[in-house]
Amino acid sequence: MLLEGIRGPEDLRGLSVPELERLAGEIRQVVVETVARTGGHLAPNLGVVELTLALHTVFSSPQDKILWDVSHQSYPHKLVTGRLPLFHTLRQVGGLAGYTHPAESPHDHFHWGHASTALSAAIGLAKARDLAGETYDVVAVVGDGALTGGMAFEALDHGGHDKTRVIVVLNDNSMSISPNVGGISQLLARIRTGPHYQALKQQAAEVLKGLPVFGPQAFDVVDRMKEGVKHLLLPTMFFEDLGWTYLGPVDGHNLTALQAALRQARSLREPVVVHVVTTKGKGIPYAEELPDKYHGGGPFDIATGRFLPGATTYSEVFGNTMVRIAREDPDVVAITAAMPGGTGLSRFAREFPDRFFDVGIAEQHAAAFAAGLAKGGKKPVFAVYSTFLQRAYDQVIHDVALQGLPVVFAIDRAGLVEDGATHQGVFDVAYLRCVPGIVVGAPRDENELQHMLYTGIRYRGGPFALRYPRGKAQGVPLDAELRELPIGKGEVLRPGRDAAVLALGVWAPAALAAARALEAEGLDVMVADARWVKPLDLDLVREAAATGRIVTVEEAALAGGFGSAVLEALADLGLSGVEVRRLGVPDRFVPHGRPAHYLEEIGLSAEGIAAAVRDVVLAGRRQMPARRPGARSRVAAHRSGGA
Ligand SMILES: Cc1ncc(C[n+]2csc(CCOP(=O)(O)OP(=O)(O)O)c2C)c(N)n1
Ligand SMILES: CC(=O)[C@@H](O)[C@H](O)COP(=O)(O)O
Ligand SMILES: [Mg+2]
Repeated sequence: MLLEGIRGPEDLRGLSVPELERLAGEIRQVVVETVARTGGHLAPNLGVVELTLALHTVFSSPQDKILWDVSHQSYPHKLVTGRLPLFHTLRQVGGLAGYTHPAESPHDHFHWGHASTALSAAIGLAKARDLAGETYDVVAVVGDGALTGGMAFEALDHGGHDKTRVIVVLNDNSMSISPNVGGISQLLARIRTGPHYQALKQQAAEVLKGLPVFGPQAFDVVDRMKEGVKHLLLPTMFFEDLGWTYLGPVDGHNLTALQAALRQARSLREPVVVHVVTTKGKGIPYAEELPDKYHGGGPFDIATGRFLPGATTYSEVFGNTMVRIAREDPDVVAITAAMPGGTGLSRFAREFPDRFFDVGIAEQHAAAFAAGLAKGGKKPVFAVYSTFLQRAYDQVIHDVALQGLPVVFAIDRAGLVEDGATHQGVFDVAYLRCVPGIVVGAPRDENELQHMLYTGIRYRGGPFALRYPRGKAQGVPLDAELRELPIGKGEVLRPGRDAAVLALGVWAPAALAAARALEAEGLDVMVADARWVKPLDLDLVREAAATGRIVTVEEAALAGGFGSAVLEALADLGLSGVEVRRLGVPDRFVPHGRPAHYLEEIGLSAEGIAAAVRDVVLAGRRQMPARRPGARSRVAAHRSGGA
C-alpha cells in the first residue's frame, strides 16, 4: 500500500501521476472504511482526494500554509500528513479530531468547523507574512457552500482591494450539505457549464487587440471597452471585478490539470481564485448519488451504505410540529441556514415551498431576514444549531430583540455533540439570557417540545428561543392536542423537603431518577422542571430555596447559565443561607467524542446529580444547627422574620 509509505507530503513528491492516482484510490478506501465505523463526513472528503494530493505536491506544507474552510473535508490531508496510524481513532475520545487541529500536526493551522472563515484567516496570515518579509504561500480551500457565507464576501472584498497575495481554491461541487443555493451558486454554475472560461478570455483578448488605438485621450475609452467586451463574453467577472485573478474552471479530479493550475496561481504573486470543480462523494456510488445523505453521519454498512436504524429525533418532532402548525396558520414561515435536513425542515420545505427559505450558510442574514418577515406580519421560525446561532448574535440583539419582533429561534443541537469544541451547543443559555425581552425555554421531552414550539409561535411579545439536544428523543407519547405552556412557570415534578433539584430541559428525567435513588437513602428531594431560563420562575426558586439546598442541572456553560440565573435570583430575593451546587459545562472547551463520556466526566448523569444532592445536604448539615422536630428551614424562618 503506497499510503503506508507516506509519512508526510515530502513523500508524495517523488510519485508519478499514475502512482498518485493509485494512492488516491487507497485514500478513498481508508476514508470509507473508517467513516463507516466511526461516522463522520464521507462525501466531502471523497470529493477532495485529488485536490489534496495536488495541493501537497505543488506547495510545501507546513512552510506553505494550507487552510481548509470548515475542515470537515480534511481527512485526506490528515492521511498524507502522517496520521494514517491514528486515523482509526477519528472522532473518538482522545483520538483524531474530525476537523483540522494544530495539536495534531504542524500541517494543521486552525481548529475550526464553522464555515466561511478560512479566507479571512488566510488574508490575515498572508498579511503577517508580508509584514515579516517572509515569502511562503498561503492557500485557502473554500467550498461553494462556504462561499455563500457573508464572511467570505467580506474577505473577498478586502483581499481583492488590499491585493494581499493569497490563493483561494474554490472547491465547487454544487453542494452545501444539501444542493447549494443562492446567486453565487448560480454564478458558479454558469461558469461550470458555459464555454471554457479561459478560452473566452483568450478570445476577448484577440478582439481587443484588433481595436484601433485613438491616442492617449481615448485610452480610457479603450480600457472601458476592454472591460465591456470581457463582461460581454465572459459568464462572469465577479471575482476579477473584486480584484482577484480568476483561474478555471479546473477538473478537480484531474491531477495534472490541478497541478498546472495551482502552479500558475502560485506564479502570479497576487490574489488568485482557482475554481476547481469536483464531485462530492467521488468514488463511492451511493455517496455520489446522495451527497447530502452522506455529507455527515454514520456509522453505516459499507457495502450498502445503509445507516443503522435510528429512533425519532427531537429534530423530527420539531419538523413534524412545524408542518402541523403551518397547516393551521398560513403566517408561519421557516428559515434555515443551509441545514434543512439536520434541522428537520425537509418535510416542511416539501409541503410549504413558498414558506420555506434556505438562505445558504448565512445565519446573520437569516436572523435579520426573519426580522423583516416578522415586521411584515409573518411568524418566522429560524431553525439553527446552537453553535451556528453564535454567528448571528448581533442580529438577535440588534435586529430582533431591540425591535421587539416575534421571531422564534428553534435552537437544535443544544448541548454536547460528537463534533467537539467547534460545535458544542453550550453557550446559547448564557448568550441569550442577557438579551432584554427574549424568552428562553428548554422542553424536558419531545411532548413539551411540541407544546413549547406552539407557545413560541403564538407568542407575540418579542423573540422566543427554545433549545433542544441532538439525537434521539425519549419516546414520550405526544399529546394529540397542542397547548400553550405558561411562560415563566416551571413545574414541580416531585415534592421534597431535604433538597431541591432544578433541572433545565431534558435533564429533568435524570433528576427524577436521582431523587428516586436518594429516597432509598432517606433523603426527600424535590425535583422541578424549570422549563424557562428567562423569565425564570421565581416562585419555583422560592419553593426550592425553602428546602435550604438547591442543585441546578443544565447541559450548558455554567458561566452565565441557568444555575447563574438561580444564584442571581436568590440574591435578588434576599434568600441567603441556601446551599447551592450547579451542574453543567465547566469553563473549558469540550473536545470531540461521545458526549456521554464528557457528560459523565462533568457529573451530568443521574448518579452525578445524586452525588451533588448528597454533597449539598452534607454541607447544609455541617452548617445548620441540629434540626428540632418541626423546625422550619432557615430560609422559611428568614422569610417570615421568625428566629
Ligand atoms: C457557520 C456554519 N453554518 C453551518 C455549518 C454546517 N455546515 C457544515 S459543512 C456545510 C456545507 C459546506 O458546504 P461546502 O463549503 O460547499 O463544502 P462541501 O461539504 O461541499 O465540501 C455546512 C452548511 C457550518 N459548519 N458553519
Ligand atoms: C461540518 C458541519 O458543521 C456539519 O456537517 C455538522 O457536523 C452537522 O452536524 P449534525 O451531524 O449534528 O447534523
Ligand atoms: Mg460544496
